[in-house]
Amino acid sequence: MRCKRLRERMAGAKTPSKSASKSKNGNGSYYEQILARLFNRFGRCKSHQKFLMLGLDGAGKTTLLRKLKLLEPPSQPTVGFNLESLQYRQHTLVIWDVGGQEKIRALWHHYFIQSQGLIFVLDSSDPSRIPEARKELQKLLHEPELKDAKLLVYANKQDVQNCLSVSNLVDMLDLSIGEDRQWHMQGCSASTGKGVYEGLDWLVDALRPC
Ligand SMILES: Nc1nc2c(ncn2[C@@H]2O[C@H](COP(=O)(O)OP(=O)(O)OP(=O)(O)O)[C@@H](O)[C@H]2O)c(=O)[nH]1
Ligand SMILES: [Mg+2]
Repeated sequence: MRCKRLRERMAGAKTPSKSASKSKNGNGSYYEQILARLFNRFGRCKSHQKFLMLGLDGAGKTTLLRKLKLLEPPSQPTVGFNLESLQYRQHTLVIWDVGGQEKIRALWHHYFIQSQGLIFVLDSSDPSRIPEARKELQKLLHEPELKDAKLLVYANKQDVQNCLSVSNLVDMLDLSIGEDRQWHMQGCSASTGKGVYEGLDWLVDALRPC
């Protein structure tokens, strides 16, 4: 199975070298070479659709991804990335979950290529970090490589009492991002699973038929 081969190749790429992780624009770093090879190979798999899952550290990205795969929540923050392939409504969704810690954000750009969708995860239970999340999201929306990517924002941790509502978050994020961009914000709880598939449904509906 293609994804199995992809996963086997990932094993060698999971830990970037120190020099690579410091280089924001490094040409031909070990890290970039491995990713470029994977993306090129992946690009030939027309039945697969690539989605990039980003967001601040602790937002719940990995918990959400693992929920979709019916796996236990993660035991630690992501250093590097996680890759999962998911069969959903006759689509094969390949989801890249990249760590959100500040140092790792400098590596996000390595993962932009050929992303049909950007899944941005917010922690709705922590109003103090919404301005930081908004800044990161706005930066992503100005990235040329992501200009055609559909945007799904998960307002995660809706199970937490007094969390921010979807309508509050839409206002706070100021999602005035160009009329061409298709976007949707979905309230969810990665812990309970509520809302998670509704978000995926929007994404799949927004995709061109493959
Ligand atoms: N109450 C609640 N807690 C959640 C939810 N989703 C995630 N968490 C918790 O939030 C913490 C961070 O979750 P992660 O999935 O590791 O967050 P992440 O976005 O992958 O973080 P990085 O890997 O550092 O980028 C964990 O303690 C999770 O149990 C949710 O929907 N509700
Ligand atoms: Mg994680």
